[in-house]
Amino acid sequence: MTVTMIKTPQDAEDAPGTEASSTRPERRRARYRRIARAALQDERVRTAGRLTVRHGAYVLGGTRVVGRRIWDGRTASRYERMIRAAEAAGLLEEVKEWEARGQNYRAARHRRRMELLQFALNAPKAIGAGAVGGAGILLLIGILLAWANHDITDVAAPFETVADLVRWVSIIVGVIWGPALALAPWIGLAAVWAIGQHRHTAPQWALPVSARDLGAPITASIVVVAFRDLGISALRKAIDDMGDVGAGMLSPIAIAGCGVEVDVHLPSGVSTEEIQNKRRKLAENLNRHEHEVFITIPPQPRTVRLWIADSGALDEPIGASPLVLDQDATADYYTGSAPWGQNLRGDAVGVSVKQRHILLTGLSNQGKTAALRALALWLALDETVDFYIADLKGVGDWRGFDGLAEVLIQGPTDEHVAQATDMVEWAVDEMQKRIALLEESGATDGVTREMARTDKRFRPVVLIVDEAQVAYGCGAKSPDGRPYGGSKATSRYFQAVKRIHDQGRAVNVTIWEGTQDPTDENLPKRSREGNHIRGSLVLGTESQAKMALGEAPVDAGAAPHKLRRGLDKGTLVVAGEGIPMEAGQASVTVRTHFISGEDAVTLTDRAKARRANVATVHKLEVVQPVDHLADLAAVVGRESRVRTTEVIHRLKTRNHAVYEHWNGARLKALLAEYGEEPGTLDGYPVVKLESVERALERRAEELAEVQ
Ligand SMILES: Nc1ncnc2c1ncn2[C@@H]1O[C@H](COP(=O)(O)OP(=O)(O)OP(=O)(O)O)[C@@H](O)[C@H]1O
Repeated sequence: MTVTMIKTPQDAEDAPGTEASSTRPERRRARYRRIARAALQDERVRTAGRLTVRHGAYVLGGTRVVGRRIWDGRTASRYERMIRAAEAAGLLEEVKEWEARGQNYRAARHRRRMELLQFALNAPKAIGAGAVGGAGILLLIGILLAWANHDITDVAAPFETVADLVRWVSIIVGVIWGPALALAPWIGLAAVWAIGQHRHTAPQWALPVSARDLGAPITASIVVVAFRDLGISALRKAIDDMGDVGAGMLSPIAIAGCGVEVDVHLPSGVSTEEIQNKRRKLAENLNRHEHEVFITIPPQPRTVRLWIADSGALDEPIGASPLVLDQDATADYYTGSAPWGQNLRGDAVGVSVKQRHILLTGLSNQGKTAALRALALWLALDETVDFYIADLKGVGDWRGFDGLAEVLIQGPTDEHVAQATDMVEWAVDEMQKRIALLEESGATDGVTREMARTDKRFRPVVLIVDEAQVAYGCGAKSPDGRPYGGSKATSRYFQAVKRIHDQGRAVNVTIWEGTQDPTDENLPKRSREGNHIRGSLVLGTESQAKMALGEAPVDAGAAPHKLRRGLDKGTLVVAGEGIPMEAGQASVTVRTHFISGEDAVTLTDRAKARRANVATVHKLEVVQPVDHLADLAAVVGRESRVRTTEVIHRLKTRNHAVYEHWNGARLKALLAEYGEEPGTLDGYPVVKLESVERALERRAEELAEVQ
């Protein structure tokens, strides 16, 4: 099928302006943002930020602790909590004991409340009796004084003394009340701060290093004991039998980023798989959470490599993307690599996307679009690269590419899937043309950097389909009866992607797909495996991880299913080429820099300013599909054999625009789609009538299957 993209006048008008046309307030805002970002990279600013977070968290945490204490003191919630904990631990005796204590507490509280009620009822009488009694005593003292001093006025002396006392007390209270009232909130604040500080209620990364819970430092004996206590009897026995009590199993423990790394050579009878299956137990034996221990398989046989994070270190955010910080950042499709994030050791990770098909998967809302977009934002800085984007979610994540991408389709409907399919099929056609051109040119090293930069016909084409599961799962059919979605031989989207996977790389036509939740329906096996770089954010199960990354990396320790949903947003396990790995390493865990939507627009504006204006096409206009096979049948007619050169000549005469660049290889590729190939006659390649007839029959059968 031939698809022509027509830029409508509407599209041309829609092309957004460049940075040069942005208004003064916008430029000012952009300048402030740049200053803020630069400040964020400054260690002094970060320290100040940490201090602010730490002390704010102390106050909040302390308030929470005090509130909880008050709540616990006034309700039975403490007993309820203990009962639940004992129940969860299966300690029935303790459950009973806490129930009894709770019962006693409630009875005592009831008693106190009743007494208080009774007191309130009796209070007026008691106060009256107290006042009369007190006055009587004062009167008695006054009479005794008057009698002793023979002075009748002394009867009033005790009353005057009490009145003076009350006056003085009220004067003193009056003096200190104001300052005490002003100081009270500060004293309260200091008190809750002190409690928060004592309880270390700030996040680990904001605490002073001395107060961080780094877990016990990882020593050789801790690692050996952790392995010995894994519950693998062969391992325990082997360690017990070792003269050096297991230390010989370990490589030196090396500091690696915010953790340590150690290789453990397993004794005979213990497999690396057994250790991988016990990751949680191993982490707990090492006094870490499961997500803080990574197990990979290095090239050495029967060895596991552990990377053990400092406790809490993985929760500390990584810095902003160098792309955002460095306004002069450049990109080169051939020689550069996209600054994507950091590996677990804290080293910067760059990805070379040159002639690579990419697949990123992950559960919803975990950072898939952001990770895919981060690569495109870098590559957009190379003005020789053309983008063709279909965002099948269509909520504006790729809006910044309007005016930069040649095509930008945004939306989730069948209509959008049809458009995306047309876009990919257009790229298949473009790819075929390039293959023919390359063959004609006699090039010996494929499309070189020089050719890509100087010859427009070889500019890198990057197709991006975000939320590709929408296309694979689409049930709609195109006018010729073929489905857009699915994974059949007639499925248009799948077949087009497959052909680009097969042949696009060499002629600079690549496709990057982002999909949710890989299953066979969402992402056919053949489509998964056609990619050079496969990355996965958190996934639900190991089988999904295998679909996302392939069996081998998961068997070697890649574990996106062990990432924490919601907490490890933007963390990808990546397998394949284009990303630095040690020899034998099957995957790398990358914590990607997050580039927000707003920053993405700043970056695309920057890229647009470096390129010629592009009038992005939002809707492809499909020219009447060309049926290559029918045309072939027509030009062969009833002749049993026609020379290939003659067939091409006839095709060009029939439809010059479509067949202008066709050659023997292209004709061969058409026959191969239906399992046929050209024959030879007297040493010359020919197209046989029987081949054409068989191809027509096969296609009719396939179409009948999907009707
Ligand atoms: N590298 C990152 N670091 C921290 N947070 C991130 C990162 N990437 C994404 N997020 C957070 O995750 C949210 C979702 O990101 P994104 O839209 O890319 O997810 P998604 O997987 O494409 O979602 P969906 O599949 O539902 O479209 C972002 O709004 C952001 O808050």
